[in-house]
Amino acid sequence: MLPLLVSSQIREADAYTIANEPISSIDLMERASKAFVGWFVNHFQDKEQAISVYCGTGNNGGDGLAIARLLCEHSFCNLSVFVARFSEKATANFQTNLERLKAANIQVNELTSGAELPSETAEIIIDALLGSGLNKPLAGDYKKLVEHLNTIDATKVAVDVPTGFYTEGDIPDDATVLKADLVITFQLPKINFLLPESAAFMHKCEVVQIGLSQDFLCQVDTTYYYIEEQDIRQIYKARGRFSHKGTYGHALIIAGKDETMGAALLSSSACAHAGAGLTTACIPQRGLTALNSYQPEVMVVLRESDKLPEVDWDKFTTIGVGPGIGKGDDTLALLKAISEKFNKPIVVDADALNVLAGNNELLAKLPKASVITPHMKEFDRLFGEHKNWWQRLQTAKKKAIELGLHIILKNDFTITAAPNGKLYFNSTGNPAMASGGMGDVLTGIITALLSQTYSPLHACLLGVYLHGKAGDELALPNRMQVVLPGAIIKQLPVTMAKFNS
Ligand SMILES: NC(=O)C1=CN([C@@H]2O[C@H](COP(=O)(O)OP(=O)(O)OC[C@H]3O[C@@H](n4cnc5c(N)ncnc54)[C@H](O)[C@@H]3O)[C@@H](O)[C@H]2O)[C@@H](O)CC1
Ligand SMILES: [K+]
Repeated sequence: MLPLLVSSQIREADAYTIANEPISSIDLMERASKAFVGWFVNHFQDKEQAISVYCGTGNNGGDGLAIARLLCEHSFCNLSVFVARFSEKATANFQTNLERLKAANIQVNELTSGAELPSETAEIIIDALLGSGLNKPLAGDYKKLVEHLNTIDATKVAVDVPTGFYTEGDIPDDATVLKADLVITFQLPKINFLLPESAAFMHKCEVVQIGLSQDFLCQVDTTYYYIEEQDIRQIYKARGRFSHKGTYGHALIIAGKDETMGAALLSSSACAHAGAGLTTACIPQRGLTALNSYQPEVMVVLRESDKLPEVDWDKFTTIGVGPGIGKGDDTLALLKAISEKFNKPIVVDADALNVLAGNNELLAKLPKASVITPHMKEFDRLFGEHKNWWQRLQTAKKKAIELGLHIILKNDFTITAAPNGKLYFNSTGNPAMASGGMGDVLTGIITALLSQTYSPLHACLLGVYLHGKAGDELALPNRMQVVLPGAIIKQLPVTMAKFNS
């Protein structure tokens, strides 16, 4: 899995690569710039377009100068290059690339103050002012220049990081940041790119490889990982010959009330489709006809609102509890019963989480290594208000360790916080999946995977990935704006089939 690094570790990765490949620092910059230009020329093919490249005087600026030279070599000759000379400091690689640019007869315009900014008519602006070296909010001349660029109606492409954007940590509410249409970033997505606060500053992000040392990336000590298809292939277990329904466990889904039976139908149907050997739904009597019609494969234990259902707990491999179950005392009683009588990992979602929020002591009593699947509001109800997603990540890590739970924090890049203190970002899913019932499906899938004896961590990573992947397979080829949970359920076996090879 891809480690995600904070900026100090990115600098270490650069330095390690330079020392051990070995490669000179200026050649690594040339490689990064070529990777940027390689992507750029494939996607922006009109060589007559006016392009302005804005460069700082650090290594991000050095990249910008190299990119300008390389674009000229690719016959993009309608180029203007600006250097923001707002301080005396300049890196050696910046200086070398400035000389190379001048040797190539490309004119460079120096900006010495934010008060005198060029009127800009370029169709594309390349932002190479500041990158991962940002260490304070933009102020003074830099702030003025970025504010000015933000008013210009051009396609803005940021080199590595939009100027002013913090790659990790809190982003101040009033931060001035270049609003990029596209970020072409080097080697790894930056952690804050995967959090919702980035949406205001980048429309799209592409990662290009610059050959940072794999040895370094394999051994680096990080909290953050990005899960890709190759990781899922390693986790996924194809079914063996001579296996039978008993091999894949018996899952119990406790869900639904009279008026919210849909949640029970979706979660238990998803559980059956994701491969539980047997699925039983614990539902109210009035949902029975609906369940039998919607998914006859699912068995039933009936539940009355004022007393605990008669469940033979030992019969089940795992439990998924919460979708549409209501926030009443009966849910609290059920959660207490589960924590006393069941000791294998379970999945807790939706209303059950809201009940836990009012009875925090029960969280610690859930079966060890269980999975909770809050969305942002449920997460804040459980663990307190957070002012941003970076803070939420830190709480998720702390609570996962403290409670010995897996916390799936649902989002665009859904995050699994594990009791080992690591945070895993999922890479599938799309906005067409933003609709009610989608979480119920996820609960069903993860319950099914636990039932098939995946470890809780693998059940989380695989479940979240498959859920998003099914949505991508349905929505992306057809540019669909909406994919309903029921469609995801039907797609699941198709999505899983692709991992059998
Ligand atoms: N060999 C390397 O280290 C490589 C670096 N690369 C590029 O280098 C970039 C990082 O370069 P640098 O570390 O030189 O940093 P930047 O170029 O991002 O920033 C330059 C300097 O600006 C100053 N600064 C920080 N915040 C500021 C602010 N708010 N206002 C004004 N000045 C500020 C800092 O002193 C910083 O070192 C990456 O984003 C990437 O583009 C790539 O070329 C790949 C290889
Ligand atoms: K930049």
